[in-house]
Amino acid sequence: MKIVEVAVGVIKCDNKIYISKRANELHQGGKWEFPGGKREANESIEDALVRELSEEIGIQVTAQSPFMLIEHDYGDKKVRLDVRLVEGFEGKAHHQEGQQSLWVHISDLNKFTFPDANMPIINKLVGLLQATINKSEP
Ligand SMILES: Nc1nc2c([nH]c(=O)n2[C@@H]2O[C@H](COP(=O)(O)OP(=O)(O)OP(=O)(O)O)[C@@H](O)[C@H]2O)c(=O)[nH]1
Ligand SMILES: [Mg+2]
Repeated sequence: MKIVEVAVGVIKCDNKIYISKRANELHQGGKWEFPGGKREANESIEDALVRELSEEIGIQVTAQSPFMLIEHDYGDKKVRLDVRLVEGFEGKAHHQEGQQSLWVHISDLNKFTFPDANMPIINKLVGLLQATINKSEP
């Protein structure tokens, strides 16, 4: 089975992350996701992320860095998520028509249902937040 390469953006502002709900008819529909999409031929993963976030939520990414690489087999589909941390962007993130989106504090991310492949992303974000809290405590 061909592996689908996906650019995924963890858009972070203070300790909040922007998430969107996938339309019901899509693969893994009805679950929450980090915005992003499939890399096109002849496109770098950075360019794919810039394009997807512009198309999907109307922001212009100005700062992105690698966060983690995840390979997951859903049985009906194999994906490679190239997850990138977005800490700089211009414009105001807005959802597409008919799609819900929101800024969620990292400590509340576990209240939402994400595709199975996303678990390591949530765990890493929660771990990083905990490490910052521990450092700031006397
Ligand atoms: N965008 C996104 N896709 C994810 C996440 N987690 C995850 O398993 N995926 C999977 O990655 C695959 C590609 O994502 P996508 O459907 O957003 O691709 P796309 O925007 O190019 O859409 P299209 O080609 O259907 O128009 C889907 O099979 C989806 O289930 C996530 O957090 N964000
Ligand atoms: Mg998409």
